[in-house]
Order: sequence, then C-alpha cells, then structure tokens
Amino acid sequence: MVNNVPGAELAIRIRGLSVERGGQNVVAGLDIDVPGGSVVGLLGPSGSGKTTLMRAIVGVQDRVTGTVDVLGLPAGTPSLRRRVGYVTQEASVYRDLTVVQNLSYFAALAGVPAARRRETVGRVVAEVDLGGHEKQVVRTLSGGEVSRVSLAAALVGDPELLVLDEPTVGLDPVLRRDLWSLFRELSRGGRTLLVSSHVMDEATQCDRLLLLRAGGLVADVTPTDLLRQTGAPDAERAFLALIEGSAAEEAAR
Ligand SMILES: Nc1ncnc2c1ncn2[C@@H]1O[C@H](COP(=O)(O)OP(=O)(O)OP(=O)(O)O)[C@@H](O)[C@H]1O
Repeated sequence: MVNNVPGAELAIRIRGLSVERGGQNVVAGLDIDVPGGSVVGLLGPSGSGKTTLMRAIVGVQDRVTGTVDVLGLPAGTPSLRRRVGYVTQEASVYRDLTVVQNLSYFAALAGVPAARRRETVGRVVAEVDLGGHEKQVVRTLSGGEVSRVSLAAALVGDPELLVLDEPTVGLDPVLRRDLWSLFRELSRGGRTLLVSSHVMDEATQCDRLLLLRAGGLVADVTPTDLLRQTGAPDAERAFLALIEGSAAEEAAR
C-alpha cells in the first residue's frame, strides 16, 4: 500500500521490509512512503511491530531485509545520525543531572561545537517549553516534563526527522494534548515526525496514519479517509473495525 504523493519529497521510503526477531518475522513485507514535513502516526496493537519498524528506520535493528531509505540515504548511514532524532519508550536522560547538564551532554554527543552549545540548549529548552526548569535535576521533574527533556535531547542536532516511540504513554489528557500541539509546531518548521501510539484518538492529530497489525500494514490513510472508509464515529472504533476486518480476512485465507 504505497501512496505516491506527486512532487512531495519522501522523508522515508520503505520497500519489502521484513525483520526477524526471536526466529519469527515480526515485520513482514512492508512498503511505506512518508512525505517530508508531515506528522505521521504509527498505530497498532501491542506487539504489532511499531518499535521494530522505528528501529529499522533509525538503523539500529538487526536481521532486516528489504530497503529502508531515510532522507534519501540508506537507514543507519553515519551522516544521518544528526539528521534523525530518536526518542525511545524509556526516557533516556540522566535523572541525577539537571536539564541543562543533560542537554549540554547530548549536544556534545551530537557534535555541536562547544562555542554553540549554550545557544543550542537555549533553543531546545524554548522549543519544548521547559523555560524555568533549566537548573532542575531531572529526577525532581514531573512525568510530562521528563518526556519533554527526552524530546529536547533529540532536538539538539536540529534533526529533519523525529522518530518518537510512544511519547505520550503514561501522560494525562492535558499533557498529551500539549505534547501533540508541540509536535504540530515542530512540523510547521518543516520537520517530519513519525510518532507511535496506542491511543487511537491521537490519530486525529496526524496528517497521515499507518496502522500495523501482526507486522503487516493494514492501512495508510488520512484521518478523514479513515472515518469515511469505515463509517465509524471516531478513530478508536474505525481502527477496531480495520483490525478486526484484517484478522477475519487472514482467518478466511
Ligand atoms: N528481542 C526479541 N526477541 C524475540 N521477539 C521479539 C524481540 N523483540 C520484540 N519481539 C517481538 O516482536 C514483536 C513486535 O514487537 P514490537 O516491540 O516491535 O511491537 P510494538 O508494536 O512496538 O509493541 P508495544 O506497543 O507493546 O510496544 C512482538 O511480538 C515481540 O514479542
């Protein structure tokens, strides 16, 4: 299921991607195009292969077959390291360091020259709206603030593509809404965001939706088309209809 968007530059182009984990193909035969500058939601039940797909896109997944091109280069190419930001499910910041200490460290890792680190840290703190918390030790921050420090750490290299694995998990509805408006804001600057989630109502915040089930792509649609095609009143029921339809199709084969 490939959408050809005329004239749109692709941030991610995947053809025939399969991934073996634990002796099984947990992702099988995926073809996906992600247009540049869009917010794309990666949705699907637990174990459907979302994290595996993201790992293949950032180039850290073993036992991958097929083609995964990111910003025009094969996934994992060293020059993509600064151009792609990856936020894993577990916050990967140091809890015993302050916000600024963490971000300065990640800026150094991303290769930001020492003379520009202070300015870079200031930029990302403002981008994720953490002003006033700069000197706070991460362990003393709220869950939503820690999520935003992780996001800021991924932004220090000013990446063109952000891959975010379930960034809103465990956050209350207000924080989830705030984080999604931040994602929209980041994409307005021309970045591409691939965001995974279990929470189907977050689908409405995306430009496009990729729905995975059992390692396969069940749908690649806009939120409007999703509701129109299924006739469901909301994203959650639309996804359930698609997931159940695809499971029934598979059983009939
Ligand atoms: N190291 C591993 N060895 C064997 N199987 C694995 C390994 N890692 C993942 N898997 C399996 O691969 C499948 C896809 O896992 P993945 O983490 O990509 O799913 P997910 O959609 O991100 O799930 P969740 O939403 O629960 O995080 C699952 O069935 C999982 O059990």
